[in-house]
Amino acid sequence: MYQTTLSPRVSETDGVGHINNTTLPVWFEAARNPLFSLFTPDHDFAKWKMVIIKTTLEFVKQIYFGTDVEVRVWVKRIGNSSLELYEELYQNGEVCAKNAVTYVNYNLAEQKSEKIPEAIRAELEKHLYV
Ligand SMILES: CC(C)(COP(=O)(O)OP(=O)(O)OC[C@H]1O[C@@H](n2cnc3c(N)ncnc32)[C@H](O)[C@@H]1OP(=O)(O)O)[C@@H](O)C(=O)NCCC(=O)NCCSC(=O)c1cc(O)c2ccccc2c1O
Repeated sequence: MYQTTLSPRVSETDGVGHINNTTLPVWFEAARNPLFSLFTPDHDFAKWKMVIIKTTLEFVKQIYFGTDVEVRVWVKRIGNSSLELYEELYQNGEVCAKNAVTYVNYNLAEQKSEKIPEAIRAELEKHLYV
């Protein structure tokens, strides 16, 4: 499991007093930085590999400014070129959001999906959801 702690910003709070729904995809993406580094270690966008293809976000409880949140990311399934992640966001020890997301290992220069390399696959297997 990959784990990231984030501090909600005042500007992420909406007129109703809770963290706005549009913020959550950004927080979940931030928690995927170790995975982006795995696929593109030098962060060169010309060689970027991870392209998002599908996401399903569940809002379980409201989230508020003033208390850090923790995002946990597991690898749910490693396909040929695709990768499914399962993610949970916690505040005060309670799960507030769940997200499932699929990425494709995509060669943007050649515009084609590519098999996930064995070395990356081995690293991903250490973070499988059980
Ligand atoms: C990504 C696509 C090109 C895939 O097209 P296609 O389906 O034709 O490809 P394949 O047949 O080869 O399938 C590959 C792989 O994907 C699985 N798959 C296909 N469809 C789905 C689906 N609906 N749900 C789940 N999985 C699916 C399929 O089974 C194959 O899996 P295997 O494991 O069996 O190989 C095409 O779909 C496409 O172009 N989609 C649009 C993608 C897009 O525009 N995404 C949003 C923009 S990208 C983005 O937001 C982004 C994020 C970043 O973090 C960036 C960081 C840095 C730079 C850029 C970034 C960026 O642009």
